[in-house]
Amino acid sequence: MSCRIEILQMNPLVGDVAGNAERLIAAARRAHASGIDLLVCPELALTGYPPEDLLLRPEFIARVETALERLQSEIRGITLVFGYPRASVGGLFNVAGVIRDGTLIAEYAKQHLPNYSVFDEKRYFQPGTGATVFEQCGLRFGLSVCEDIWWEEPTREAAEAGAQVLLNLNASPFHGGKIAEREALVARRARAHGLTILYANLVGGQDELVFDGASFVVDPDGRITHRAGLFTETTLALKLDADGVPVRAGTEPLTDWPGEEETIYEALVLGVRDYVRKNGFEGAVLGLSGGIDSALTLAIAVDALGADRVEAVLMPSRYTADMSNEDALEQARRLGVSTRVIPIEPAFHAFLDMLEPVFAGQPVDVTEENIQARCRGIILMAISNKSGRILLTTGNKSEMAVGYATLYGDMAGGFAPIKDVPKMLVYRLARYRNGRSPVIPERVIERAPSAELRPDQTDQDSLPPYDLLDAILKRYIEDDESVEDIVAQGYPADVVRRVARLVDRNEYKRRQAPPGVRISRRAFGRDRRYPITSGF
Ligand SMILES: Nc1ncnc2c1ncn2[C@@H]1O[C@H](COP(=O)(O)OP(=O)(O)OC[C@H]2O[C@@H]([n+]3cccc(C(=O)O)c3)[C@H](O)[C@@H]2O)[C@@H](O)[C@H]1O
Ligand SMILES: Nc1ncnc2c1ncn2[C@@H]1O[C@H](COP(=O)(O)OP(=O)(O)OP(=O)(O)O)[C@@H](O)[C@H]1O
Ligand SMILES: NC(=O)CC[C@H](N)C(=O)O
Repeated sequence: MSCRIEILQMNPLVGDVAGNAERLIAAARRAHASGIDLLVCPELALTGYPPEDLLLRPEFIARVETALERLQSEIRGITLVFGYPRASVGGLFNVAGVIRDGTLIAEYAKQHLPNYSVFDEKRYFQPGTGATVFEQCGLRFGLSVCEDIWWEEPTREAAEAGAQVLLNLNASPFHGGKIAEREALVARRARAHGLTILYANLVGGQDELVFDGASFVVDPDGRITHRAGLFTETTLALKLDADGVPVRAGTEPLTDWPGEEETIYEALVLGVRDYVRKNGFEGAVLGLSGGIDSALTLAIAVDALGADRVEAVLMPSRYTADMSNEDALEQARRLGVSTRVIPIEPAFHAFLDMLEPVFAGQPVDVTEENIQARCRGIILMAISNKSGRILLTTGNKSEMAVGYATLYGDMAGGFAPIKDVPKMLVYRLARYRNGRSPVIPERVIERAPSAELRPDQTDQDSLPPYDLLDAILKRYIEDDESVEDIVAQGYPADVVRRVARLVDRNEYKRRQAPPGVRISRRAFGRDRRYPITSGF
C-alpha cells in the first residue's frame, strides 16, 4: 500500500482567519479530488505568521475556534494537517492538528518556541511536551513545528514513539543562505533518526518578513527527494511506499536553487508585491533620480506589480545633472513606466524666502539640502494620497546604517524595498537584473553615487568608499564585533570609529523609517532593537 501526500506551500493573509480557513477547505477538496490521502500545510496556516499581538485578543482566538469547527465539518475523505493557535489548560499553544472525517484525531504542541532574532513566540505561547503520532495508510506519522526541527529531541522523541515519517510544519522566513542551511539540517535529522521528513513552509511577504517556501522532502538516508518552488504559492505531491520512503518519479533531476543575487532579488520582488497587494494599494509611486538606488527600486517594483501599476516622478533641482534626468527617463522608457517631471525649484524658493528672516546671516549648510529632499517628499506623498499608490522609499542599508538620509525627506514613504540591501549588493542586484534584460542604463551603474543636493556633491564627500563602509558595517551590525575587533583585522581605526559612532547615533532615524524586506541575518527593525537614548 502506498500513501499519496501533498504539501500545500501556502500564502495566507495574517489575521484573515475565515479567509485562510476557506483557502484550506478549497485546497483540501482539490487535493481529495486528485486522489491525495494526506494534505500537509504550514505552521499557523490558519492565522498566518506571525500574528503578533492579535494572539492576545480573546476575540481572535474565538475566531480560530469557529474556523476549526468549520474545517472539521467541511473536510471529508482526506486528512488535513495544519497549524493554528490552541487555547488550553496552561495557556496558548502553537499546535499542529490533524483533521479527518469530521474529527480532530491528533494535536501536537510546539516544544521549542523561538525567541531570538525576529521571533517572539514566548510572548504568546507555552511550550508543549512529548511526541504525537497518528496513523494513515498503514504508516505512522510524527508531527513537529518549525523550531522543533532545529533541536535534536523532538525528532528523536517522534522516532522513539514509532514515527516512520515526520511532518514538520514551518513558518521559516528567508535570509541569504537560509535555504541551504535548512536542507542540510533537516537531512542530518532524517539520517540520524532513520525517518522521512516532509518540510512544509509558508510563502509570501508579511511586513518585514518574506517566506520563501522552498518546501522539500528528505528520505531516511538524508537525500533530498523532492523540492517545491521558491517564492511561489504551490503544491508538492509525492508518494510514500509501504515503509514510508518517498518514491522518486523516474530519474527526474531535482530542480537546483538559483544563485544568491537571483534569490535575493526574487525575495525583494515578492516582499514588495505582497505588501502592496495585502494592504490594498492600487500600485506604487517613487522618485526616480537617475541614481542606482531608485533605479533598482523601480526595477523591483515593476517586476512585482507590472509597469502599468508603477509611476516614476522626476523632480530636478538646480543641482540635478542633465544626465540624471536623461538616465531616469531612459530607464522608465525601457521598463514601460509612465513618468512625470515636477521641478522642485518653485517650492524650494518659497521655503527659502519664508525662512529668510529666520536664517538671516547664517551660512548655507545641510539644512538647505534637507529642504530639497523634503520638497520631494511632500510631492511624492501628495501623489500617493491622490492616487492610492504607496510611496516606495529608496534608501539602502548602508545609508540607513549611518543616517545618510533626510527625515521626512527621502525617508518619506510607506515601504522601503531595499532597506536591508547594502550598497555594494545594490550594484550586484542591478547587474543581475540587467543580465535578464538591460533595464537600467549602464551609466546609472557606472556613475559615482551622489545625493545631488549641492554642487558637484558625491556620497564619498561624506562617507568612506562603499566597499570599505559595507565591510565595516557587516562586522559591526551583523557580527556584533567591537571597534577594536574590526581595527585588529586591519581596517583604518579612524574610519571604523566614525562609522560605529554614526551607526549608534542614528538609531532615532531608523526608528522612524518605513518597514522593508528583510534579506539578511540581521536587518534593522524587529531584528535589531537598540535604545535610541543611549550612553553606549
Ligand atoms: N536623538 C534624536 N532623536 C530624535 N530626533 C533627533 C535626534 N537627533 C537628531 N534629531 C533630529 O534629526 C535632525 C537631523 O536629521 P535630518 O533632518 O534628517 O538631517 P541630517 O541627518 O542632519 O542630514 C541628512 C544627511 O543625509 C544626507 N542625504 C540626504 C538626502 C539623501 C541622501 C542620499 O544620498 O540618499 C543623503 C545629507 O547630505 C545629510 O548629510 C535634527 O535636526 C533633529 O531635529
Ligand atoms: N532629481 C530627483 N528626482 C526624483 N527623485 C529624486 C531626485 N533626487 C533624489 N530623489 C529621490 O530621493 C532619493 C535619494 O536620493 P539619492 O540621490 O541619494 O539616491 P539615488 O539617486 O537613488 O541613488 P544614489 O544614492 O546612488 O545617488 C532618490 O532615490 C529618489 O527617490
Ligand atoms: N517559526 C519558527 O519556529 C522559525 C524558527 C526557525 N529556526 C526558522 O527560522 O526556520
